[in-house]
Amino acid sequence: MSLSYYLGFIIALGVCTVVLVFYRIYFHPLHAYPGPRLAAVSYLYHFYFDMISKGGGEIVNHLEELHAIYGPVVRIGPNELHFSEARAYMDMYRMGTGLTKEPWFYRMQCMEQSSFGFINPHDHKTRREMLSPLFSRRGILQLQHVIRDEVVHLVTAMGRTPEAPVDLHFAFRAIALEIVTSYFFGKHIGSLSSPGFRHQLLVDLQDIIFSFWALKWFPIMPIFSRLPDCVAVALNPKFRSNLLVRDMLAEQIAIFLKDNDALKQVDHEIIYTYLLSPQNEKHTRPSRRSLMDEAQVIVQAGSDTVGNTLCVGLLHALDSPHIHNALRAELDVAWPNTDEPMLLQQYEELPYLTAFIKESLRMSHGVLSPLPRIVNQDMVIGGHAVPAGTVVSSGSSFVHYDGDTFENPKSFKPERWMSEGASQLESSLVPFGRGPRQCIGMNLAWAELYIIFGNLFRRLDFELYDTSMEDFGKIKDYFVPVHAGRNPQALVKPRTV
Ligand code: HEM
Repeated sequence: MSLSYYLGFIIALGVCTVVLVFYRIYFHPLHAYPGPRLAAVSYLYHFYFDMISKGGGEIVNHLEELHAIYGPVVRIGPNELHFSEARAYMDMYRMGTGLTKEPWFYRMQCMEQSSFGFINPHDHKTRREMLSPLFSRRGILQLQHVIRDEVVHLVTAMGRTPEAPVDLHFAFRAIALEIVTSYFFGKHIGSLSSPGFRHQLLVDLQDIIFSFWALKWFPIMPIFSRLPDCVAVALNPKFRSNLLVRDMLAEQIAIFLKDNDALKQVDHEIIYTYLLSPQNEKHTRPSRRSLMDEAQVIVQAGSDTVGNTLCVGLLHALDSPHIHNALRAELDVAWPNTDEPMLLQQYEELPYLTAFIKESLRMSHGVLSPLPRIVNQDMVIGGHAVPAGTVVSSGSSFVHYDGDTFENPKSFKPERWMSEGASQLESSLVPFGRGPRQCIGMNLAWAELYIIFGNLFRRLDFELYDTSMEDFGKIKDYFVPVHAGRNPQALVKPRTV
């Protein structure tokens, strides 16, 4: 082809780019919203803070700076707005708005046919109905012994070597992982008996989390998941243990699909009890692919979130002796004889432990990333008119650190949940999101936090080891919050009281 052809092509591309830039700045329906010009013009602005600035994971930290400059609503992409006020959060995520998940963001994980991944509200609602018995409070009360048994393993393993520090990051990811796999699948991964709780899957997951934004900006997962396993592992050895878990889940699904009676051999009801035998004529058996997607979502969604909340709560308690003492005092009275199991309903009656868990959830944020939704018809969000087709979001950390709601929002104060007027704070506690896409695992997470924290404070002595709150303070956004410093550690021994 001739040089003039290439030249013509480059000129045409240049003209189109100029027109697009001009349109996005002056004529786009969002043109009047404040924000950096570069963000209005190109998605590369967001890409830079996800992938490059300070090594990546910086968008939420940067959004704090943008809101300080531009106010409560900022245009953070050519077609995207972020809101910082709690009232805007409620407008977006409450029931009945008709807002749907933004497909590009949610498809990156390749778990499209799951409760988490379905975009279509009907498919999503059907799946949630099918899963709900196991996630309901009733289901959890019936199966609380499954959680309790795993927690006994954790406490024994943590107190076994008082002279060697325990890596709290791995210990708490291990317990959350084992509870999820035993509760939903009747299976164990074995992470509680791995030396130092450093099961290879957890070690790999801690590294793989940093690929999160790469999957969004370079959607390679669909190709990667079709490669033969040996090629995928050769490209990234960190995927090896992920693939082993996938195979374990796939093998179990294959057995149950072949023989429904095999379910009777599992000790208790698991997700396939409900997914493979729909209780309602409107529900149909999910495909093998959809069962796989659901299984993977449950394993992933249930481990890092709970593990992180446990780390944040325990570190704050150990950093503030009055909090630690108050928890112990309350538990010592409520649970004098630790040879007798304490029931979930008994933990739930403890006011200080309950307040402590709420504060741990507030300060750990759950999912840190603002969760993008598409506005399907013109609407008002936080007092601002937003046109149909816009992508909108608000991060939970903005609600949790709102100084108008929470006095001294960055200090860890369980007492705030027990003070007069505390009931008004409840609506601003949003670690599990809100509305139709609120976390389905919320009841289970609460049950885990009660039983695990209750056991840790009643049965173990802790001393922080080579860990400071500053180390732990800085967070990065990789969908879930990632603490930038070294993993926190503690010396742990059994309590003698
Ligand atoms: C402290 C613990 C937890 C926190 C803070 C948390 C937070 C969240 C949040 C914010 C969402 C909404 C995500 C979005 O809209 O993109 C979510 C969804 C979800 N979570 Fe959790 N989660 C926790 C524990 C769990 C557990 C234990 C499970 C159990 C397996 C679980 C399973 C799920 C599932 C399946 C979804 C998708 C729900 C849907 O879209 O209908 N989560 N979680």
